[in-house]
Amino acid sequence: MSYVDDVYKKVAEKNAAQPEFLQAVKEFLDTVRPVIEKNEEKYKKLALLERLTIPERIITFRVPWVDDNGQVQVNTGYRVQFNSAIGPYKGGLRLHPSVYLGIIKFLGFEQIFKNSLTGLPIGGGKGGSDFDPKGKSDNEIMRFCQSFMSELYRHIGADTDVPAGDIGVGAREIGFLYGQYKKITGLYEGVLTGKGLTYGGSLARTQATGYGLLYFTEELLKINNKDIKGMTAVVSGAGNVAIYAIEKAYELGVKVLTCSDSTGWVYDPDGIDLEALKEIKEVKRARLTEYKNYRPNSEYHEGRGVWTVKADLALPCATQNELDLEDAKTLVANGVVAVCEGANMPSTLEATEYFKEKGVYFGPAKAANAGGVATSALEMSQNSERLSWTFEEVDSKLKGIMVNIVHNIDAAAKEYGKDGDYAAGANIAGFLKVADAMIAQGVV
Ligand SMILES: NC(=O)C1=CN([C@@H]2O[C@H](COP(=O)(O)OP(=O)(O)OC[C@H]3O[C@@H](n4cnc5c(N)ncnc54)[C@H](O)[C@@H]3O)[C@@H](O)[C@H]2O)C=CC1
Ligand SMILES: O=C(O)CCC(=O)C(=O)O
Repeated sequence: MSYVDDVYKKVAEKNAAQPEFLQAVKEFLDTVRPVIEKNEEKYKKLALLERLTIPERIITFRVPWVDDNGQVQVNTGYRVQFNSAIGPYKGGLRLHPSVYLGIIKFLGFEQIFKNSLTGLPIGGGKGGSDFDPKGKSDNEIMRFCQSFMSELYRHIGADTDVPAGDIGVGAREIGFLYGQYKKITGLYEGVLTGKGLTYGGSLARTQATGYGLLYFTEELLKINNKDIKGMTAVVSGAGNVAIYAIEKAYELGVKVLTCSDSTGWVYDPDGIDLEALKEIKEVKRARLTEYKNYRPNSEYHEGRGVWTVKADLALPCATQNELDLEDAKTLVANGVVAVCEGANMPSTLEATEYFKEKGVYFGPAKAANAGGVATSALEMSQNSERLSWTFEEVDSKLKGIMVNIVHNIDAAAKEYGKDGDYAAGANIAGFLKVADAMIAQGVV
């Protein structure tokens, strides 16, 4: 059995109850196979893949908090510090009832290579809790965040581990978490990113993941001699990533036809009304059922279905495994040109394979959505030098990073005989830098 297969077998045995983690590891190992095979003896002797697939540290903790009725509630908190070979652990916190260790491990594993692709000095980590923010009051959110940070604070720091937002964690939650960290430690430091602009946040971080996704998509099309201007897009999700992907799509001349949340989806033949969407989701924190009140011509459907709408571009921006083989077949039958992932691992392995087979340009999450964490690293730089850069400065750095990622993953794919396989290119380019750093640092 080859080294890669042997490692996967062991990982699968040890993590049988964590399907999302196994999916991420399988996708990674299958695509870096040519690199490993070139140096198999060396990597095997160093147990490099074994080390890479086991987190450096997993922290699990109790999060008790009191709800508005005086009832004590208890959740589980996690921080997976996966790999610090190229910098302090960096990655978001997810608050969603589906969170368990396997979700945080898959996200942390992906984050290692994503962060490497940004070209910035950040290692991979991720955290979160099975707390459900839906329907909670601001005070309940605050009490939860304070309790969560009362344990997490001892494991993080501006130069060790710097969490940020993810699903269910935005500016409000980062504010509460930061306040508690400061109260306990007395430190005013860049320990979190995605902070408010009045206390150390970076301009353009809110927009960064969505904008970055579109910069990436534009460049991916460009290197394949296609112009994004005038294209149509289907987008899933209606959160931070989806909203700012839609905003940048319009700026680049793309018409966006759909968006979705966890209960339903909207089709607007005239193009999604961004101001209405922002008001519903960012201000009212309401359901997409409200969208029809703003746009009587639109359709609202329960359940899932954005991938049934014909468009040139598909941009999944909601959650993992939201686009399966059937969806991929429908998109291809409808003539989709490119699929670029704003969410983490939104396409199943079968869907990804199908896109590759059919020659659809596929931008994998760890490359396409790296703009968020890249801008978080820019926030860390600004915090270190106690300065704030202008929106234009941050945005132009973000664009440069996304354009570079496209060229680097394209080159890596070509070098290993996988021309046009950007998923392979992303894993290979991300892996090489981390592997070199791990080897240089000895057996740790
Ligand atoms: N916020 C960031 O900077 C980054 C986020 N991501 C990824 O992007 C995705 C979205 O994250 P955010 O926009 O930050 O979160 P968010 O909490 O702002 O929004 C998530 C959106 O997805 C929808 N959603 C969640 N589960 C769903 C489901 N099962 N079906 C349909 N819609 C569903 C929610 O209703 C919500 O509108 C996640 O996969 C996250 O890991 C990736 C890179 C950076
Ligand atoms: O900005 C960050 O540090 C985290 C972003 C994130 O969680 C992600 O890239 O999935």
